[in-house]
Amino acid sequence: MSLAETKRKRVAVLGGGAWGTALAVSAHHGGRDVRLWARDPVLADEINRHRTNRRYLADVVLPPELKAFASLGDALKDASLVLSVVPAQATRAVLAEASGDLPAGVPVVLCAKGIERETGKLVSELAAETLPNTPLAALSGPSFAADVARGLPTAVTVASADADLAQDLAEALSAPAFRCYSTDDLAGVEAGGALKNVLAIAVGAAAGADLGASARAALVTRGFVELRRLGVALGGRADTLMGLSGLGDLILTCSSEQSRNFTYGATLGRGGPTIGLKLAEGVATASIAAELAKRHGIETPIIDATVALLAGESSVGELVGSLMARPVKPEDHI
Ligand SMILES: NC(=O)C1=CN([C@@H]2O[C@H](COP(=O)(O)OP(=O)(O)OC[C@H]3O[C@@H](n4cnc5c(N)ncnc54)[C@H](O)[C@@H]3O)[C@@H](O)[C@H]2O)C=CC1
Ligand SMILES: O=C(CO)COP(=O)(O)O
Repeated sequence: MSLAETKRKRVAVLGGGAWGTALAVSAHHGGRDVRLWARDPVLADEINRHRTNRRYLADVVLPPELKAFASLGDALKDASLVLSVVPAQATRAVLAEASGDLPAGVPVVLCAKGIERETGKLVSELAAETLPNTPLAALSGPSFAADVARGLPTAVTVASADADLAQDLAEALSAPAFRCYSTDDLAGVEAGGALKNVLAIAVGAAAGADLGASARAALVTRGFVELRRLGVALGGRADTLMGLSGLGDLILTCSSEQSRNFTYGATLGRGGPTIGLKLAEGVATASIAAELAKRHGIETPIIDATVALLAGESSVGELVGSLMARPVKPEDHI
């Protein structure tokens, strides 16, 4: 058994949604003892008794060793590694609630993809305020929960400002079908994961409005320029944004109806109702991303158009008209 295997044996996963459940399954396959926190006791009971999570991850049979708890204290007992997997906008409150039960010095890996709407903070920034003495990391990259839970091959990045910790956590979280790379560019990894969701809504809207494959490719490419510029302004490195959590996740999320953000955009593009759709983190992140871009003096026409679409201020047709009418200029990627 390697050092990473013995050092990070007990993993607590906070969040019994699709991604929390999938990461719990993967960590189990990687040889960890996993305790999953689901705030809803009915869900915890369903996982324990029926080995299913029908609400969030239907059609996946969960391993019998995976134990779910409705109490945070029970889930965090003896944890040597914690994954925070609730939505970005709920992370501050959940970490505050967990703080009393978090064993000292145990790292928390932040797995949500978003920017806090009220403050403009990345998830690691809000977590540092809530848990000032806890080592923090983020996990992000192209990875659909259903794929990971089914054991399909997936690669992600684990980031921490402390490169040794990032490597240690990447080793601990890697599993036969789940390959984790490591980096010390925490802001870059988080910005890539948060911003691709907004762009996936835009590309989904183009698909829903039947604008054609060429329009989708143009939106992905020019959207990536916005992602990279804003990601760098938020403290990330341009090369990180070319990687799994950035370009890689943008490609995945903009090309598959498995993506909830893409589906949300496609529904808007068709003029359908979005009520009742699954969590689409880009909805909460879009306006604060546009606001941050403005503060940093960065032009983000596609993100701005997404904000206008989400607010119901303009139709897809009107927004495409404005994007196409922008002044002709050199193609500048940097
Ligand atoms: N589903 C996926 O394929 C992936 C999701 N992610 C990210 O993981 C995060 C979580 O997403 P999912 O698990 O897919 O969402 P989900 O909607 O399937 O589940 C969210 C979970 O968080 C819980 N929750 C919501 N608000 C809460 C609160 N205030 N307090 C406590 N628990 C709360 C819900 O009860 C549910 O168990 C998101 O930021 C998402 O972008 C990242 C990679 C892949
Ligand atoms: O982040 C994801 C894949 O990497 C999941 O995307 P959605 O949240 O759009 O489903």
